[in-house]
Amino acid sequence: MEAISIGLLGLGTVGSGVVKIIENHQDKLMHQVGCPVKVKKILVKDLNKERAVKIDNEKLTTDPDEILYDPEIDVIIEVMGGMKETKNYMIKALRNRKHIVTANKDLMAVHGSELLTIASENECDLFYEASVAGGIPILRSLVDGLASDRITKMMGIVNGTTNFILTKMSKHGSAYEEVLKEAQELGYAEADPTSDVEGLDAARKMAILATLGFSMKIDLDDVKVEGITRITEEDLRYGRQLGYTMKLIGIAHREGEKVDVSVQPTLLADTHPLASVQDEFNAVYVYGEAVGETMFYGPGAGSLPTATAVVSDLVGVLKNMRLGVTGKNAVTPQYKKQLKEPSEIYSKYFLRLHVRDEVGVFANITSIFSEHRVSFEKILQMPLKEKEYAEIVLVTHQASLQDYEEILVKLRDLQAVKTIESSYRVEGSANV
Ligand SMILES: NC(=O)C1=CN([C@@H]2O[C@H](COP(=O)(O)OP(=O)(O)OC[C@H]3O[C@@H](n4cnc5c(N)ncnc54)[C@H](OP(=O)(O)O)[C@@H]3O)[C@@H](O)[C@H]2O)C=CC1
Ligand SMILES: N[C@@H](CC=O)C(=O)O
Ligand code: NA
Repeated sequence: MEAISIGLLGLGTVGSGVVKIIENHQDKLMHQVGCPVKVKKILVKDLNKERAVKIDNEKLTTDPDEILYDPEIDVIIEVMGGMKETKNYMIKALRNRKHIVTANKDLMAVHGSELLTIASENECDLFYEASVAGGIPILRSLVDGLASDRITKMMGIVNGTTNFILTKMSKHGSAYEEVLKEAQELGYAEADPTSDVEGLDAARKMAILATLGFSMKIDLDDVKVEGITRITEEDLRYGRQLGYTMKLIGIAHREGEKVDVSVQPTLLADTHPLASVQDEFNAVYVYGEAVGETMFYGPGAGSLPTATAVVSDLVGVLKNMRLGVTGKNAVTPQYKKQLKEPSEIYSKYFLRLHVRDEVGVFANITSIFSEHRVSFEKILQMPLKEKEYAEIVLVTHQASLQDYEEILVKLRDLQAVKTIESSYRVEGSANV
């Protein structure tokens, strides 16, 4: 039986995992797709670089056209990352009737619908399971496993690097810079880790999840984003003291026809199942009207876990080729996008303030919250080293984003408030 030839764009962390899985699981692939699968050519930047996998040097090239225009190559695996140049390669490949498997969330979050349209016009498959939550088959679960349900909420830890950093900082008191370096060395971080730590990588994944889960085209700009760079040791300590764990959480919520999508550092009640997701692991909670609660857990980054999702997508393409149904799988969004107003988005909040330690200040602060009908779940007041100031830490009950933002403005205007040290979303109720 003739082998299927594939081309790879990229041979870094994920690409080398893909080569290893294709080589080591050849018998499984043969069994599933009925023929051998071979990697014919691989695009790299540097031909002389040492590789994490043994590879015949003749297979490497720096000329993309050797892959994009090779008539023997049926499927291209894009694991090089990047945007503009990569998008052009993908469009060329699709127009040359080559199916694509990609791990590139940057591209899929921004240009996914355009690329999927070009793919279906050319009767090609374009699969991207590895782009969200690495090795967890979450996209397939939303599109196939939960196809009959109406999804109302998705909540998850979808960035391995930041979860790794927050775990090490919270559990071992490690320094931020040191752990970020470790995450880079382990291959979890993006080429530019700013997108991990500033929450953009997670926002891209939430845009993809929301688009598929709600069948509504959610753009990256629709996702409210905040990263982990402003989290301090004090915040982690207070969080622990109050029974919470700090996580970078993505939430996509639908109420009626309206949705909101956000990625923010969040204090999760220690009892919440997502609070125990450690290191580079990811987890996504999916709530469906009929199914109820489901949770998907697994490695969100790293070479072999991510490559597993890529090669499983490859198997999907090869099965579709055999059945002659390529390019027929993509489902276009069913609903028109409707985003919630800030007055319709509700959460609990943690707030840490430095205030003048004077009679009446506490009452002034609480009255601002009362004006907006926001009450407190917890309040602590502690003396500070500077004797004339005190630290107030509070957790509110549910408040609308609009009320909370107006409260923050009023607090900033209050003379007795020296600084708003930090403010985080809170999920769940702590037992402490
Ligand atoms: N790492 C992870 O855990 C995960 C990564 N992803 C996504 O997978 C993709 C790849 O990530 P990863 O493997 O970590 O990245 P790496 O930086 O480890 O690898 C990138 C590879 O692409 C090659 N490359 C990059 N730019 C070019 C170019 N302009 N021309 C030719 N070759 C190029 C590099 O060549 P050379 O080796 O010669 O420098 C390298 O082999 C990204 O989109 C990433 O977001 C998705 C899920 C998890
Ligand atoms: N940098 C990403 C890699 C996987 O998508 C992460 O840390 O999750
Ligand atoms: Na996945």
